[in-house]
Amino acid sequence: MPAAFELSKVTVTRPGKTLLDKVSWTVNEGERWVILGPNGAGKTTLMQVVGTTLHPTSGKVRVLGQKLGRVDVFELRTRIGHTSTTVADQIPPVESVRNVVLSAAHAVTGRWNEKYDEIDIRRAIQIMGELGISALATRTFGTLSEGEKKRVLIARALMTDPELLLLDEPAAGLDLGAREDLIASLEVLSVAEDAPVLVMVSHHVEEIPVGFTHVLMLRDGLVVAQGPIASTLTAEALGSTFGLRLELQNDAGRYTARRAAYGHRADRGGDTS
Ligand SMILES: Nc1ncnc2c1ncn2[C@@H]1O[C@H](COP(=O)(O)OP(=O)(O)OP(=O)(O)O)[C@@H](O)[C@H]1O
Repeated sequence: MPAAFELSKVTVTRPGKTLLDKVSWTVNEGERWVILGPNGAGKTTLMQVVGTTLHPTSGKVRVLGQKLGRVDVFELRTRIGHTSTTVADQIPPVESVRNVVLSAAHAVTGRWNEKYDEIDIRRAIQIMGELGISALATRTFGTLSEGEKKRVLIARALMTDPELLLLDEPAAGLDLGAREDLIASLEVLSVAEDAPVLVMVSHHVEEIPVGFTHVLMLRDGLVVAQGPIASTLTAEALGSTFGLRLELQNDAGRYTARRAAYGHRADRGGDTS
């Protein structure tokens, strides 16, 4: 089975700062990854490299079988769904939800004079139904709550039936109910027969949907640990990533973490009891 994407010693530098430091990472078909790390760790930068919107300073990148630097990235990007605050900021607030979703078919953020086929319109209606946002179709994007916006962005990212779906902090700013609804949607999506390869960025282990298979932990542009979630997501690795001693619990696939009590050993990661 070919890799969905492969990064080899990817480094991204800016004047006076290394954003990513020799990151090597392979994601295969059928995998669902969560990227964990503190503020400024380089998570969004990593998503931009995989999403082909940022070219690394050095290293090799191959996405969906195409080598970056030798391929028309605009065509490649139509095979990748990417949600982030940057994408949200590009959407005109006066655009209707229906058009925000539909316009992904032309890789534009607002509807202008593009012509849409019946199949595109049907697909937009179907995706809005799956994400539970059909009732919002005629509302303007700028009037939506944060939770509603996140769902619209995911619907938009799914519009082109991507092979790879990158979700950069999809649960940020959501209340408990909206977060749980979003996690439930991701759990359903992740087990669908034609599910794309999923990569989700988060600050919180509580946001990891059940069924996610792998984790990559990042700190200061360096990979702290990566691999299958059951063996890699330990209190020790998470503590090293966030710079504090942690206790980690796993209850039927949902994780919780908190600072370790004084004198408590922070070694209960992967505990499924
Ligand atoms: N053009 C730039 N020049 C200098 N530093 C930059 C530039 N772009 C990003 N950075 C820095 O690179 C680091 C990594 O940024 P990035 O947005 O990838 O982190 P992140 O892990 O997504 O953070 P957060 O969780 O806060 O969103 C941050 O310290 C950021 O300030």
